[in-house]
Amino acid sequence: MRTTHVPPGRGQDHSGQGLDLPELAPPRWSRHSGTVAGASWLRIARRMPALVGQAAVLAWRSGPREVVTTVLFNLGSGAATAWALVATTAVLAELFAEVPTPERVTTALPALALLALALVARGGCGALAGRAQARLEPKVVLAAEQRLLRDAASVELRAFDDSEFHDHLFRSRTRGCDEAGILVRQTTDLLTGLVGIVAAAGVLSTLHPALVPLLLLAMVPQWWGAAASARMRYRMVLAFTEGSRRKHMLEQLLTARESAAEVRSFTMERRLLAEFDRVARRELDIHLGLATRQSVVRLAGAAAGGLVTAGVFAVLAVLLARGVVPIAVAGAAVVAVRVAQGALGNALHAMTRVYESGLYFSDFVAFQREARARLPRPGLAPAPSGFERIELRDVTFGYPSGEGPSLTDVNLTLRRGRTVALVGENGSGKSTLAKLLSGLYTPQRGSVLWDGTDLAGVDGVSLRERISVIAQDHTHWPLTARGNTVMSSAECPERFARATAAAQADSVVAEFRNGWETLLDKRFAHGVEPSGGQWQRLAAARSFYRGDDGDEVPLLIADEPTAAMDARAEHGFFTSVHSHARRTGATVVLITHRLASVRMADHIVVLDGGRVAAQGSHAELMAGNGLYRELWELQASAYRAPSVPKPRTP
Ligand SMILES: Nc1ncnc2c1ncn2[C@@H]1O[C@H](COP(=O)(O)OP(=O)(O)OP(=O)(O)O)[C@@H](O)[C@H]1O
Repeated sequence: MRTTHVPPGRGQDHSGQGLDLPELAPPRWSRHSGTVAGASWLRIARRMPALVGQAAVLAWRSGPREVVTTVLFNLGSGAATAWALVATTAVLAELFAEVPTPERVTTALPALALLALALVARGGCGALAGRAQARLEPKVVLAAEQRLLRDAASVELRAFDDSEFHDHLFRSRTRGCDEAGILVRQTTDLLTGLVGIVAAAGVLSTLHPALVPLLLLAMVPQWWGAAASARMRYRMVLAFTEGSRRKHMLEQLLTARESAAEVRSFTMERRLLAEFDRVARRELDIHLGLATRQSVVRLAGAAAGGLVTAGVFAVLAVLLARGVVPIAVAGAAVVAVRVAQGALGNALHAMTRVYESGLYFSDFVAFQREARARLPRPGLAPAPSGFERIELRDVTFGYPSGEGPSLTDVNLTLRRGRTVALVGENGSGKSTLAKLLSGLYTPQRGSVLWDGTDLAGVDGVSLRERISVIAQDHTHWPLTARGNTVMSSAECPERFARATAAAQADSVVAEFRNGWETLLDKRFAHGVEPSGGQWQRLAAARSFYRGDDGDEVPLLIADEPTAAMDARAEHGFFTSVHSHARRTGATVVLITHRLASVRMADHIVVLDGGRVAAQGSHAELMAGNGLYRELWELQASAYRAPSVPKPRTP
């Protein structure tokens, strides 16, 4: 089979099935996966053992007892099938013997009893193998899910800025894990079928050797039909991954609590539904087209298979007519052919499903490979426990999906125990700088150093354990108020009381019926929903509380920590931040657009277009005639002047 490569372009579909959604560019990985989907039979056959091997490893790790039981009972079932066929031949031989009828029946009775016993044994083995198999599958799925979640949680944050990673993760999450279970089930079904075929073919070959190859030939067209239709379906899923993700996101927007209010405020219902309709219709069209093409292929395979089977029976009739085989053997051959056909049919079905599941499972394997490549470097030294000085030397950083660098040649020094404010206009790079200081990203050029130790060379987890962050878009954890404060730190009542008082979160929680044990998620019974400002106080408490080895951490980073707070709470927060820095000796990095609060900082850094435009104390920056002074005057005048001065044009 030919492998076609269509050059990627916006909205173009590599598989020829037409994604036809212009805003969704085909992902880069799809070209590789397209090659997989368009592989020749030879290549598929070569891939099979590896896939089955991987499934076997996964199965063995998930439930070794079930694997052994399945294999043993399947072999038992095959042996019972052979035994039943031999008994059938014996029964027919007795029944067609040239003696009076009552005598024939009597002499056939022992063989009949053996036949019944063999059938019972086969049924019993099949049932026990099925039980073991049914127990194995959920274990395999669980193991795959655990693996996936572990991988997703371990990769570097940078991976989540990459659409390629999201596509792999999505396909692995939506189909890969379940397909791991199906792959294992179908592999055992394949084994069952093959054992049945070997048993039937063995008996058949003793009846007449020509029957076996004829029988196998009968199955080839059928198998081709099923395998080709499986491959069609896989290619469709592959081509529509981006569309499925889009559909999933729209479903989320229409059904999630977080977006429910805004969907209504902006009367987005119609627009979202129309968008969903457009994507879903495209998917439906592809599905319908696929169903027709699959039916045609399957029908062609089944028709050809039927013709060849008829040929097998014709050959048997000729052998009987010429007296090559006696009537009893011909009768037994018909039974054996039917048994072998059944087993072969099951095996072929399982084989095509193994192939199809194998393709999906390869997504799971590819994701594992991708996640491994994105893991932080192993064996790094733990981060220093603290610092006297944090230095940024010639730091340049751009997001993987960004257009250009978000920070360029940044040089800064932050001293222990001081409060540093980052100011600048929207998009100037403040949050990005905070993320580099938080150890969430590492710069492409330059370095971030704690007392001369380059953070790129230290273990990220141990580093982040020493840093406390209030993110601009902090998470509303569906945990209790206590859980939202303590997070992953150890419980320490004294520090808890101090942190919650400093953040004024204690007064928020005092209003909840269950106090600190109140669940902060309205989607669950007795859950409550704090207001935006109340959430920010809890986030502040979380950052004050964060501790490493029982002490508060040496670096606290707060990105727009008071945007939703009222004036009193905001003032209280900034006062607490300064006393926290004084008491613990921690360095505090503050990002805020409220310049009145910035004034209290020991050091102010002004960012403009990803570069440090100026730095110094409030007085020093006001003495200059730069961006800081302009922004300050704009804000200050809003409080005192009857008219607002016009901002200078840049
Ligand atoms: N995850 C991301 N992927 C790609 N680009 C990003 C990402 N986050 C930020 N950027 C880009 O980096 C630049 C700096 O953004 P950043 O969030 O650091 O600005 P900021 O100064 O904090 O802005 P604001 O005051 O609006 O919060 C912007 O051009 C933004 O588009």
